[in-house]
Amino acid sequence: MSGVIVTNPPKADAKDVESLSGYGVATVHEALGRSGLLGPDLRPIQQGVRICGSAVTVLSWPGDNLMIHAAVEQCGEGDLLVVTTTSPSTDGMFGELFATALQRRGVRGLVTNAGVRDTEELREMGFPVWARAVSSQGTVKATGGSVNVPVAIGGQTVRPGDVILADDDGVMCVPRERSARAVEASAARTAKEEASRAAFAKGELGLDRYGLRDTLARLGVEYRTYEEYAREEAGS
Ligand SMILES: O=C([O-])CC(=O)C(=O)O
Ligand SMILES: [Mg+2]
Repeated sequence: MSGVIVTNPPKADAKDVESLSGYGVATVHEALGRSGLLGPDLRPIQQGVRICGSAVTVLSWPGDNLMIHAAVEQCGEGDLLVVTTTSPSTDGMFGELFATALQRRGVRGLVTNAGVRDTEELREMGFPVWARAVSSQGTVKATGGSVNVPVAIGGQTVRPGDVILADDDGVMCVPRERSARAVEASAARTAKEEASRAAFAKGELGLDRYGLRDTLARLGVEYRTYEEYAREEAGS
């Protein structure tokens, strides 16, 4: 397989990336009309870590990490490596040695639909990883591929320079030209959720707050309110 390595692709505004790091994946995903999620299969190897960065993408041959070595050179401060393979593979193509080299360059983490290994060391060194598999299976460095081309991963297209946000709930991609919109919409959603949280803490029900009694009636769902039930029980 031949390939191409693209140097210094366009990126999202760095201020937007910093702002987005203040929001969770669920919030930004909802704020962008429930888009951008890389699905439930990419799991964090750690807990309680949220990262946000600019995608450097890698398209590798399965069982071959040559192009990850090539990608390290293209990575810099604030980047986040996104690795996929040309056909499905769970081989452990990434571990603590790659993480050491990437951490030295200011890279914030790795997202891959292939496999990783050395997970204890990765957690210890604080290099965050989201992967489809954990596997000790070793790989070779023998086949060409591409760096910084659009890749398909987790049902999404990720282009170099797009914003990747990852936390305990998963991974999402914000297209680089939508980063400002994502910040604005996430702030609005957070304010809305703060108001709902305060109302729920005081006992208001979602059924009333969101006007869902009308929805239940429209759907023909028969029910009694809790007050009706309590009155009937008291009367019986
Ligand atoms: O070297 C490899 O093939 C992957 C690995 O275990 C590491 O990066 O530490
Ligand atoms: Mg290793």
